[in-house]
Amino acid sequence: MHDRVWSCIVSTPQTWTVGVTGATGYAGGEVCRLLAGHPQLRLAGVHAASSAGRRLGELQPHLWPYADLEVRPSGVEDLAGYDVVVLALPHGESAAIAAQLPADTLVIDCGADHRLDDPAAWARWYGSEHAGSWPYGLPELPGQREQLTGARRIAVPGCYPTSVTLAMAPALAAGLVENDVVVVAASGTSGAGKSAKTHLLGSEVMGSVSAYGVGGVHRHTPEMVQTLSRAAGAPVSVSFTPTLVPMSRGILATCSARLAPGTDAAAARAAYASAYADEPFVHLLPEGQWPTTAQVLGANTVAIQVAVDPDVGRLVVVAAVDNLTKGTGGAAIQCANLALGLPETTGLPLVGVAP
Ligand SMILES: NC(=O)C1=CN([C@@H]2O[C@H](COP(=O)(O)OP(=O)(O)OC[C@H]3O[C@@H](n4cnc5c(N)ncnc54)[C@H](OP(=O)(O)O)[C@@H]3O)[C@@H](O)[C@H]2O)C=CC1
Ligand SMILES: CC(=O)N[C@@H](CCC(=O)OP(=O)(O)O)C(=O)O
Repeated sequence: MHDRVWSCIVSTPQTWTVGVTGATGYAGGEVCRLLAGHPQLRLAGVHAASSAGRRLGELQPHLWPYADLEVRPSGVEDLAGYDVVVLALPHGESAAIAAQLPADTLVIDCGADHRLDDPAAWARWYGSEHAGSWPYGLPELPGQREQLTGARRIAVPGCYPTSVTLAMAPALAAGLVENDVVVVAASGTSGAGKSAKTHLLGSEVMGSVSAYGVGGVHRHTPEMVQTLSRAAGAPVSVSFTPTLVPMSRGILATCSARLAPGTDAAAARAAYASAYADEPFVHLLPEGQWPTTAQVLGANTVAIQVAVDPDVGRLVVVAAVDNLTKGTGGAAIQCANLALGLPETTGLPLVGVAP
């Protein structure tokens, strides 16, 4: 009998129940997709707002293992009882719900509500009262993994800030560039969410690339300023221009900054190789290869390449992420793994589906 009990204890890994609210949307749907392959996190309930009462299979047909789950409302009483709650809601909707969940529930917010440290920055960019900041869910930032281990509240980064921070943090931390970063990033349309928007109609998007949020007005700018200033240990300014491209998933961020005196290509490459040597989800590509969004599709990875342009004295870094995977849903699972003491890569795809 003792043997049987013991073998049960050693062979049955612990599991945690997860409730996902916003499961009918793109980010929440990606969390559910990844949970389907996770050995220790079990999707136990799905929640939303206007979709409540319907079956998940009607709204997210690709999530067939969960097709029969009924979508439930997102009140605090509906979300009680899970070990982990993932909030994948429009920004401004998470904070009130999160504030009422038990302190020992692991709450992971894919929205923006708890990302910014500075209440004034929040008020300026989001126009509402700051709900307070939570540990920022980008474990690859120096010192951040320790903050996430065992945490019970985690703010998942925005999709653009993930790509840009991972692209520029090593150069800024090593003092290879001046603290003034220029970014032009291309995003697929899923970054804008599932609800229909005029500028996302097929006829508007197909066969055309367009800029938007030009002139320092995109709300991801303060988030990039926060992460990159932290990496540099000094204020960093960011000029950010997002563009919309006719594809569903993916972000390709092209970032550049003026070289600090003495920085050459070898020093730049060495800094990135050293920064990411032990990072399972960051792939510094072999010299001569450039990131594509296809190679990270569906994977919780970022592909990075770095070059020095000696004629203009600038460092150029290109990074590709899948906005729904490493850009949100995968990052949410990566953070949950850390918070729960699981190996960080558990249940997460490391290989994309290119072409
Ligand atoms: N799309 C992306 O690439 C990324 C998204 N994020 C963040 O993830 C969050 C969700 O984005 P995304 O999935 O794109 O958006 P979607 O529009 O695709 O989905 C929104 C979801 O939230 C639900 N919802 C809306 N209002 C409420 C409410 N008041 N209470 C409960 N549920 C509500 C919707 O349910 P219903 O079906 O009932 O309307 C739907 O499930 C946002 O904060 C976004 O910023 C972060 C990084 C990347
Ligand atoms: C293409 C597109 O519209 N992208 C969105 C990205 C928003 C996002 O997903 O980020 P949050 O998590 O901060 O909402 C945008 O530019 O607003």
